[in-house]
Amino acid sequence: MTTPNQAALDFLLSRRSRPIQTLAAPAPDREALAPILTAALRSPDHGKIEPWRLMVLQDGALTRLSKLAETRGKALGLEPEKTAKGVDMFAQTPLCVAVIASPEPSDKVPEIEQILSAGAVCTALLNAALAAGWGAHWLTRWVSHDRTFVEEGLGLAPHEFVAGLIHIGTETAPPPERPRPDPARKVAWVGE
Ligand SMILES: Cc1cc2nc3c(=O)[nH]c(=O)nc-3n(C[C@H](O)[C@H](O)[C@H](O)COP(=O)(O)O)c2cc1C
Repeated sequence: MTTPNQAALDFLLSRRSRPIQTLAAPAPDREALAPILTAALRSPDHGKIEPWRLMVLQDGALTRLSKLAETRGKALGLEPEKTAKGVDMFAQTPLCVAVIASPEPSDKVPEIEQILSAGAVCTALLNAALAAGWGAHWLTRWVSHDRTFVEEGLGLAPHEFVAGLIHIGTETAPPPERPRPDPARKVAWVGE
């Protein structure tokens, strides 16, 4: 056994997201974000395909995307409250990192495994941001599933999709604890 990293384990046992409504400026700058992004890219990836990419959305890009969400919400005939959810996630975030799943044809690695790897990147990005002392929240909302929005707004290719929009900023209020799964209910110990 290698030397235990108790601090890392304690972090994982207590980690929790910070809702986007509680995030404010400042967001991490390039220097502060660099190790967080590097940690995210150090995620399990069968076959070293790297079937994902990241886009750091800030400033004018966030304004542009909030306007596009407004236009798309109206064009789709969404309820105003639902449209606002799409608008606000860009208008009211300090910074957002889009994790784009970009699976490639492979004889060796099934597409589902490449998609799971993109999810692992989202989790690692979220946890790295939290570990660095930032507030962070993984959202998708309807914008992530609207092809027009992701292709026009984020430039996604037809085979790509948004795995997560990870919002990162400064925490303004601690979130309430969320009920967590009981391991006794979710874990089966199989001896034979
Ligand atoms: C793929 C994915 C998409 C999610 N999208 C949303 C979303 O659009 N809106 C939302 O309220 N929570 C969403 N969540 C849930 C939150 O990110 C998160 O699970 C919840 O706030 C608790 O997080 P924590 O366990 O880090 O505290 C999503 C989670 C995942 C895994």
